[in-house]
Amino acid sequence: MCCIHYSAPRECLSGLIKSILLDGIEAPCMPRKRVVVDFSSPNIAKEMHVGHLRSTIIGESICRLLEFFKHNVLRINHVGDWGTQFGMLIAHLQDKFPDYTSNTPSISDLQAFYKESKARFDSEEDFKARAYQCVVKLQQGNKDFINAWQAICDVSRKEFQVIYDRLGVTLIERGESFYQERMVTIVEELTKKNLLEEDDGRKIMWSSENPGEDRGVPLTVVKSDGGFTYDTSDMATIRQRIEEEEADWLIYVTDAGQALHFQLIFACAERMGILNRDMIRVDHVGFGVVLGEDGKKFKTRSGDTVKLVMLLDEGLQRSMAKLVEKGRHEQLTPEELKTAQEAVTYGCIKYADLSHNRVSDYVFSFNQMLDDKGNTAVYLLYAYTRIKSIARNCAEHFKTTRDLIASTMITLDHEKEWNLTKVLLRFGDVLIKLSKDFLLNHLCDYTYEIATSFADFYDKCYCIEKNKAGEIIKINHSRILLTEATARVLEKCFYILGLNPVEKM
Ligand SMILES: NC(=[NH2+])NCCC[C@H](N)C(=O)O
Repeated sequence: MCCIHYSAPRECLSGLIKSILLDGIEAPCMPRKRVVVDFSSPNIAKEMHVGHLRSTIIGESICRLLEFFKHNVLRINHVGDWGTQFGMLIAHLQDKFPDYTSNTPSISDLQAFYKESKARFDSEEDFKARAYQCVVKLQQGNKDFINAWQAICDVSRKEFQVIYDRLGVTLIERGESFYQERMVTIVEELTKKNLLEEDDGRKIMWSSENPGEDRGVPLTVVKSDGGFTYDTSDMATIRQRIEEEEADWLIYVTDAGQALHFQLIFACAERMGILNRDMIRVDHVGFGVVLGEDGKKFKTRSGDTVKLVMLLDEGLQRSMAKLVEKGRHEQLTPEELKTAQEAVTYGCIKYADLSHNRVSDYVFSFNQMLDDKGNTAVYLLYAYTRIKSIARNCAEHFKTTRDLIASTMITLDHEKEWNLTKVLLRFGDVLIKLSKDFLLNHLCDYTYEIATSFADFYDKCYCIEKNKAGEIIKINHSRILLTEATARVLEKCFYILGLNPVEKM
């Protein structure tokens, strides 16, 4: 279904529906690009919070979309694994787990460990001094300190991986530490090009040349203690991704609060001559804050940040309760029930996020996302199972083999058949728009429109006629094929949105 158009005459459209079934669905043709997508990117030893969850969900969908367009995508997890906080973490590790080189430290709660070391850093002078020495030794690449740092990163890494596995997200970890050498080079070159200015011991860079005009805020490239910053590492990511990864498209998925940071980074990278926006596309894909049902920043009752694992567990419990309420546990096998539970939980969390305009803040509400009416993942998952059950019902009478597809004339005489077809064939246009603005809520709306148009169609158009005994007496082959094509388009939408379709629920 490459490059189709839905304004074609009806006969043509029925041919296009057939081609969905015979050739599968492909994205519209587009020049192939090498894209680096930087998403998720939590910070080691700090909590991975709902903001990172948003970045993870949105980033994964963007990658799936771009891969569907056959772009060559590199998925990067730019974890915060470098910086002065590691000094105090290492110093604390040395005290609490002196045998860390031979035994993996059993830090069950890294956030608590972080808090402890921070408290010591703020109150014990000796400790503070030692923490500073640890940073220096770490940055010099001292083996012992690198080992300690690795041990700490490993604890976080395992925690992050649990979340990624549960959500079906894949990415490659390449944290800030990876850029250490490259940051040194960036600073050397900026110095050579005379682009750095001294400011109170810091080295800063402005994004525009003209000192006369209002230049906004500058980047801090080197701190007064000689250390690098978040700005320095992002200048290095731009260059590394363009020069070493040969990317021609860079995407950064973070909260909207970092929009200015990326504007400055892109402008400074152009000024430095490592980025040419006529050749390379750069996007900062920003998103709003996650709010609780009380409209305030999403927190637990006690005011702590919500642990993601606990959030996912709560989702599992609640969706199981819903399934049981509907009596599904009596109809499904234990495996089917578990598959449904996971599809509902993770599907709902992702869909609730994606179906809101990403730029706005959004209210996290299990009640709303687990509702089976309206534009929710549950509604869509049920719609899909219904469609699949139609095919299952007549499986003995009618097999959708290639021969049958080829020999069946798909008639689109009924208004509802026609309407559904037009919706299905809009898929390519929806994707093209998405590749420009990454507003995945439009894909959600579109998916919902497929489900509702299908419900309208199914309501008015018999696919199967049964006699009083419940035996099938007549099958409308054309409509079954249209049903099957609907399932295929829905599956693609689900895939991009990260929903796992289930046959029974
Ligand atoms: N290249 C980047 N700056 N990627 C995003 C990093 C996000 C950062 N670690 C945070 O928690 O906000």
